[in-house]
Amino acid sequence: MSLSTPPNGALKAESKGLSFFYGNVQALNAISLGLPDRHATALIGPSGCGKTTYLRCLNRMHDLYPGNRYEGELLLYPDGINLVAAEIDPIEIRMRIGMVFQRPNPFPKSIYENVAYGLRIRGGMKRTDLDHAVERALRDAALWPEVQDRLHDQALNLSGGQQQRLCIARALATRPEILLFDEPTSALDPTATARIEELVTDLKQKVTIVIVTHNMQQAARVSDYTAFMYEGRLIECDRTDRIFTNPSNKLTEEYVTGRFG
Ligand SMILES: Nc1ncnc2c1ncn2[C@@H]1O[C@H](COP(=O)(O)OP(=O)(O)OP(=O)(O)O)[C@@H](O)[C@H]1O
Repeated sequence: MSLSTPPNGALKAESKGLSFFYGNVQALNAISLGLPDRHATALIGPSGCGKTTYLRCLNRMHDLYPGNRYEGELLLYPDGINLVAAEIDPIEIRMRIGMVFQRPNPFPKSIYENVAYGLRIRGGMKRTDLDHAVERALRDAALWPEVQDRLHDQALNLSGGQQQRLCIARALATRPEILLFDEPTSALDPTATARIEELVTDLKQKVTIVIVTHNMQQAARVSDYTAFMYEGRLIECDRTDRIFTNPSNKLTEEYVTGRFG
């Protein structure tokens, strides 16, 4: 059986017939997919199949460019709001749904100011509360012990792996409900990669995770569910162990066994 919604408890978000267009180019075709609450879902598939496009729908990153268009629904639970509805404020959504990119991209500011950034935009926090929130986010991102004595140093002086954990802390500071990772380790060495994978595994106790990866082993290590996409469509989504050992669809099997892509 091919599943678009994994057979378990609560969903944190769910797309229903979600399509996406870059101007005249249709990149997603009627994707219906459930994202289980406080679990990690990996998006896999060959280059150009729409993984990043799907991820970016979730925090309305596409709104930054003119001519882009959504169709269908992308519901956030428990409220049930449609994230891609025109009346939804993308800035507020990006506080609730954080994103970590392929390359670490700290702002050219201090470590402290990077983490405090979203909280300052949101406003209304006393300095001591801000300090606590920054510390909490850095602890959650497993970076605190390395930076606690140099919070006001330039973030760009950190190593690549530390910068990526700082970006995770920046995303965590606003206490998001979902954290999106777009190939978060592709620019990192194996040691830094292992630390990020450990972190993702820890974080999913608290926050729903969606991760795009080209690395099958990584998907198998960190995710509970895996969705296989092909040419803008969802082919199947199931428990990660099933996708890698006994997928329902022939195309999925060919992809995970390395026969194409
Ligand atoms: N800004 C854009 N304008 C027009 N078409 C785009 C744009 N960005 C992506 N596309 C197209 O949309 C489709 C999906 O691209 P997307 O980047 O989501 O795929 P992907 O699965 O993430 O690929 P990769 O694994 O290479 O990152 C591709 O055909 C791509 O060429």
